[in-house]
Amino acid sequence: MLFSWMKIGASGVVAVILTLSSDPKELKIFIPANLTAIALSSYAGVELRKLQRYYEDQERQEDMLAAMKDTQAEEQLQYLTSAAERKRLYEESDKETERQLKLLQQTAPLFNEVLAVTGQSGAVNRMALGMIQNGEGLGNVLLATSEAEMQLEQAKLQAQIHQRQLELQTQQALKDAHVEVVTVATPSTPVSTEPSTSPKMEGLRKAAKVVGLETQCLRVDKAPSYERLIFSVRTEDFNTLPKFKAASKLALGISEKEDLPFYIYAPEQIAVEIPLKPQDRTYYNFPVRQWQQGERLIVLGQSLDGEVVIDLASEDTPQLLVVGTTGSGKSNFFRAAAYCLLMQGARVDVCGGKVSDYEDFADRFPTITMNDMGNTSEFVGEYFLECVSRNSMTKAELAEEQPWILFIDEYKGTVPLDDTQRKAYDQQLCEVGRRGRGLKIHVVIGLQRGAKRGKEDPQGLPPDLRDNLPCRIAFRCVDATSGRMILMRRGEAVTSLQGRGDGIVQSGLLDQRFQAYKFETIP
Ligand SMILES: Nc1ncnc2c1ncn2[C@@H]1O[C@H](COP(=O)(O)OP(=O)(O)OP(=O)(O)O)[C@@H](O)[C@H]1O
Repeated sequence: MLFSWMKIGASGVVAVILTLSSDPKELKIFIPANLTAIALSSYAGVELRKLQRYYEDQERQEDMLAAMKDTQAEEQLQYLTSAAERKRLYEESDKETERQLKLLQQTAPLFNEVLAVTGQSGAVNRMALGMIQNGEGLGNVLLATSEAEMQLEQAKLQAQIHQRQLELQTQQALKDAHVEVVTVATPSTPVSTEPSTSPKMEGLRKAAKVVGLETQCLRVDKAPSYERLIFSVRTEDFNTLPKFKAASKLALGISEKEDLPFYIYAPEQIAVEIPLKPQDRTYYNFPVRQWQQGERLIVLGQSLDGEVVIDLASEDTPQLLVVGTTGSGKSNFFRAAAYCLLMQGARVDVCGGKVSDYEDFADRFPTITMNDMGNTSEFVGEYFLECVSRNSMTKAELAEEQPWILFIDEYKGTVPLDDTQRKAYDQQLCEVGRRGRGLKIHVVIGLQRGAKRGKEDPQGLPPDLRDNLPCRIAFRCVDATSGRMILMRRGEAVTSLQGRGDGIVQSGLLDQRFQAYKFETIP
């Protein structure tokens, strides 16, 4: 390369010297010196062009080499990456195998436990084994197996019930006479028994075991419409209690729509209320009793703690809100309550509901009025004015006044649809609820279901009015929403009530499930 540059340089220099040495006065091209200079510079130019090509080739070669290097490096990198990935996957699968082995070792004894709990059901065992081998968490395995087992049990139970129903139908067909289903008993103290083994208790024990709870049934209390089972429970994880409840519902065959009341009964003790079959329930006739004039007692019925009585004169229970679907025993309660208050000398005005329900009252009690739903606003107005009037009385004057009680059954139907009338109705009724308590003026409002006042339901119950009705009674409701709206605690329990007078009363500290007295003919 150096030789080429030297050749170009020498030819160039000689060409320049020859050009400079020419005589400016005699400028002729075709003299030997000029021709030589031109030839030399042409030669230098050709050589320069060659060199340029040479360098361009060199550059191209270098670029190609660099590109080749890059490609190779990329391929190498890819190879190395995939090798590393393969290694990682192998390591992970090794770890997974190791984990599975460890899990199997750890769960083998527990799987035995699952087998012991789930019994000899091949399908359930296979499911549990499959889940354990797939690395499913033990808690999930236990829950899934328990659910599967419960479903099997439930199916068996339903088959038994079906069988029994068929037997009963056959027996019934053989009988000519109509059999009265309701058993009416005289009030008695509820029975507490030592726990014996029953299918219910067995089911609950199994449910507790499945969710990993240590329990023991301490006592069974027999209430008129349900059995209350008291369990000792030792757990530090309170999340297991809802699981225990869900598993127990499955074990007892209680549907999703119905509640199974579970609540804390004492430290480390829970109570479960299991409904009795209709034929095992106890019903009570309304008792004959001595009444004191001037008192304002409503005798409700029997509970596990004895007779339940509401005193309208008490701070906690001056105004009542009652809810219950058809057949729950709400009308029976209204009749019984009217009777109690009339026997103590009160004035009772019945609005809404079935006026014919009180036909037998008219002859016996002069202080009762039975009114069409449409007249309710007039009575509300009259009660409101009476509140205004009694408000200015002295204590001594007030003591002389007769208690007034306004019954509004089927409240929704009594609310005016016209905006102005409804406003006045709401305001006055709310005031009667609020001020009446100290003035011997009371309201008892009945609803089929708890419906909140809103744009879409202008006849629903306004919150202000509800707040002024502090004593709540719930009979059976089909949806838990009604219960939550009416009761102050455990509202969903309304779906566990069995109808025909099975109710819950709440107010202040009072919270009792009771069986209402059956009120047929006036005693
Ligand atoms: N405390 C009770 N003890 C026994 N049976 C009862 C009791 N209360 C109600 N029943 C029975 O339950 C049925 C329904 O009662 P009731 O008419 O009071 O219910 P309701 O909720 O008002 O229903 P409806 O709105 O259809 O009148 C009746 O056959 C009644 O005899």
